[in-house]
Amino acid sequence: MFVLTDQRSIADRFFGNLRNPLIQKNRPLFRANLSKVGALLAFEVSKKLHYMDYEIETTLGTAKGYKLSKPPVIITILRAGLPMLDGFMNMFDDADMGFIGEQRVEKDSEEITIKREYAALPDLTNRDVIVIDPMLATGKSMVEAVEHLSNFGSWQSLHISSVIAAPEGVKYLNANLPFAYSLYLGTIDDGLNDDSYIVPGLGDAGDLSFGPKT
Ligand SMILES: O=P(O)(O)OC[C@H]1O[C@H](OP(=O)(O)OP(=O)(O)O)[C@H](O)[C@@H]1O
Ligand SMILES: O=c1cc[nH]c(=O)[nH]1
Repeated sequence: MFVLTDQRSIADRFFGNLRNPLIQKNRPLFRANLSKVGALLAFEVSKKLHYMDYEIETTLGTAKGYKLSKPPVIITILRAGLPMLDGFMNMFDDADMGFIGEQRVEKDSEEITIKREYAALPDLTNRDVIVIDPMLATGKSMVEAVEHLSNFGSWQSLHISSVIAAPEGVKYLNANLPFAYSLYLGTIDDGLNDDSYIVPGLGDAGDLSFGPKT
């Protein structure tokens, strides 16, 4: 498991901005910070993909270059995944994309359940698949999404990335995903509150990015 904030870096500034309720009021800035952390996580995922070498003829000679053997497929969990996708797309600019809408159904004093509302997915056979969602809280949205993806072909490798994770979510993936995967997290917080929100977290990433929904 890779955790971006295990090492001090400029990423800490983006987390400070993401969590600050005053800065959160600036919606474009909130989305921009999710995008920046997304780009840094994409860079980490890129280190685990396969590359082939090739020759580049410069005006002065021949340089050895490396390129991805094949572009990955990025699957975004809607809706909060979209600003994070912006950062991933900036890095993997020739990736194929898939989208899956997972809605947490939050009822008082009941466990969270997940309702899938939308999916537009490519064939995943032999592909390097990266699933992104900024918040890994209970982990149920991610597990539901990956289970659905498994109907779309046998992938070559599976990478899961979130900006903020709860330890409960990480454990839930471990216990419930019957596939090999690697995990790339921005940071791991203390845990979940009674409403299954990440603490200290940042609040509702979807609402902060796009406004409240009914
Ligand atoms: O790990 P979990 O407990 O499943 O929670 C994480 C999910 O919650 C949020 O989505 P939400 O259902 O609020 O929808 P939204 O993105 O449309 O706001 C977030 O974007 C994740 O998809
Ligand atoms: O803390 C949380 C949990 C789920 N979804 C969010 O946006 N935030």
